[in-house]
Parts: sequence; structure tokens; C-alpha cells
Amino acid sequence: MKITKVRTRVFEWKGHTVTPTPHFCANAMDELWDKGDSMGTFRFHGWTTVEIETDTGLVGLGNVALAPRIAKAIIDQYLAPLVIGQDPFDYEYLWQRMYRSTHAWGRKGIGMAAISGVDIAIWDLMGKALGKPVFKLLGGRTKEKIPCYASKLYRTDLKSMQQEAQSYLDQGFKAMKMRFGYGPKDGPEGMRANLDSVAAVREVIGEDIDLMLECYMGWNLEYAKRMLPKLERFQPRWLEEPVIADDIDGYAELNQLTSIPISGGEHEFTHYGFRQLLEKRAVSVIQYDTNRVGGITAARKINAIAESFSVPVIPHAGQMHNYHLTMSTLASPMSEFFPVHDVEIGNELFYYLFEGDPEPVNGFLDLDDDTPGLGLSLNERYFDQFTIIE
Ligand SMILES: O=C(O)[C@H](O)[C@H](O)[C@@H](O)CO
Ligand SMILES: [Mg+2]
Repeated sequence: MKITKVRTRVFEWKGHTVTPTPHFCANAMDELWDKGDSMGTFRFHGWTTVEIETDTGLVGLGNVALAPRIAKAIIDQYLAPLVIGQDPFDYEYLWQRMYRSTHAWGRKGIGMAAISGVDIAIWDLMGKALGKPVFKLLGGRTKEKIPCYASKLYRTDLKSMQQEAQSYLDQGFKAMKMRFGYGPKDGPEGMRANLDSVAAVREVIGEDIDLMLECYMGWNLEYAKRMLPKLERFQPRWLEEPVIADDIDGYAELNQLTSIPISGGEHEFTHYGFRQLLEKRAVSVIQYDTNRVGGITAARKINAIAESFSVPVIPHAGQMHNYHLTMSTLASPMSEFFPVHDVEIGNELFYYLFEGDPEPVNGFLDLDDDTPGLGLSLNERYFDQFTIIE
């Protein structure tokens, strides 16, 4: 089999979007004096699809969710020429070819996200060629079903957060993640508001449901050191991305500070990046996203390293390109799941763009043993809700 063409398209949502409320989600921009919508640059309302065609007629489907127009340009100009004419089953060679040839600028960030999109399409191709789901090429079925956690609960009034948390209990979820709305600039009142929102959700879900807390890089080391002891009474399953991704030593200090596990990794790249996080004991839960980290070729290597450190892997976002990794290894106990609803942050856009993702039932997802590849196709029903750039 030879790769004959790489077709990239950018899908930019033009449908209805929900305007977030102030303090919707603490984030890395909050430290600045900027006013207005600090979460603006963290809305993902565009997506790049990667379709790799072959001389057998099989087509592999990949995706990139960051800086879609840049990702498309990188793939079209730099990566496609490196894989066209090649055998997709030489996926390690092709990964190294893309990684090394763009090493001057592409080893992290959008360069590696673009490589991820091509790599995911290659693995989809290999599964389709062999008539096997991708997880069967990685390690097979390690779980009867995949436990997943409901991930939303952006900050709003406490009553609405409690109603939302109750709705996830009613759907059978045994775990859920909420977002903090305040950080260092909001002072003691913000700290109080953060604690009150956790107390409100804990009041609804009780002690036997896992609760994860998302800071989304919106705090700093000093603030996190003050907040963590105050949060211990809520026994969160983890506290996520308390500081910016480059403050690895800050992560490590927080991870040793209290009984609360620190999680991170959705903004880290390749097995080299995760080796650093693990060697420094910077995180107690790894959360790469396969469409950022280096695709399935890199993610499977990270799974093996994490297993040797006994650090669980719970990939960012759920979504099919991550579910296959979670299914294929005991190192990954569960998946994230973004409830499908109006387009807000953009996490939910995946379900408008693709079809084939499993629906959770009582907090569990399953993958089909007989669906070749990733099991995804483009969802043409919503094409009219997107501006499509070929
Ligand atoms: O962990 C997550 O789900 C991400 O950090 C979210 O995608 C981000 O939008 C912050 O909630
Ligand atoms: Mg996160």
C-alpha cells in the first residue's frame, strides 16, 4: 500500500455558540491586566481534518484541534510531501521523518499537533487495511467497557452548577470535573468563591463520586500553595493544570505538597516531554491529547513509560483518537467525556464534525471489536454549519 494524497480541510463553526459568562474558567491569560474575555484565545471553534488516500482506495482520517489554519499549512507544505509515496505501515519511520525534518520548529506546539493529525490518519488506515479497530493494533481490549467522567461544570451561579452536577448523577456518571472561575488577581473573595463552588458541587454529589478540579493554567505557584490545603477537605481525585505548562518544577512542588494529586499534560508534547514530567514526579495523572502529543505513535510510547512509573494516563478530551489508547492499556483507567451540548468552548464541536464516537451509558463507553480503524467518519449533516476551507 502506498500513500497517494493528503487532503486537509479546515472546518470553522459558524453555527450558534454560547457566550461564556465572566469568570467562566480561570486560564493562563488571567494573570495579565487585560480586561474582557480572557478565555477568548482558549475557544476551539475550528478543526482540521486530515484524509490520507492510498493506492488501494482506502482513506485514513485524522484530526487536529489547535490553530486549524496553521496546522493545515504545516501539513500541506511540510508533512504531506514526507509521507506521499510511502507505506503507512512504516509508521515509526514516517513519524521520525516528520519529527526530525521539522525539528527546528515543530517538536512541540502546533508543529507536533500537525504531526499528530497525520499520524492518527495513518493508524486509521492501518486498522482499515487489516480490518481491525486501532486498539487491536495497540494492545487489544483491556477493559470490558471504559469508565468515563463528565467534564464540564464551568463556573456559573452555584444553583446552576448544582443542577448540572445532579444531571450527571442522573445519567449514571460516577465522576465529574468542574472548573474554577477565579485566580490570584481575584484575591480572597475569589478564593472564597472557588471554595464555595467546590463545596456546592460536593454537597450535591456526596463523598462517593469522584470530583476533579480544573484550573486550566489560571493560577500560579504561590496561589496554588495557599489553595491546596484549603481544598483537601473536599478530597478531589486530582487538581488539574494549576500553573502554566512550562513551570514543571512548580508542578513537582505542588504534587508533593498535599494529599491532592496534581494532573497535567494536555499542553505537553512527545514521549520526551512526558519523560521530564515523570522523572520530576511533576504529575500524578498524565493527560496528553493524542491529537496534540504526537499522535498514536507517540501516545503508545508515553503509555509504556507511564506504566513503568505507575502513573495513570487519562487523556484530555476523550474522543475516539484517545479512546483507542485507553482501551489498549491497563495504564489508562478511564476517559474524559465532554457532554454534547451547544457549542461553547468548542470541546463539543468534535461531535458535530465526526460521527462514530460512542455514547456513554451509565458512565461507561465501549468500542466495537469489529469496526476497522478508529471508527470515525465526517458528519456531513452539519457541514452547512461550518465554513470549510480546502
Ligand atoms: O481538561 C480539559 O477538558 C481542558 O482543559 C478543557 O478542554 C479546557 O477547555 C478547559 O476547561
Ligand atoms: Mg484540562
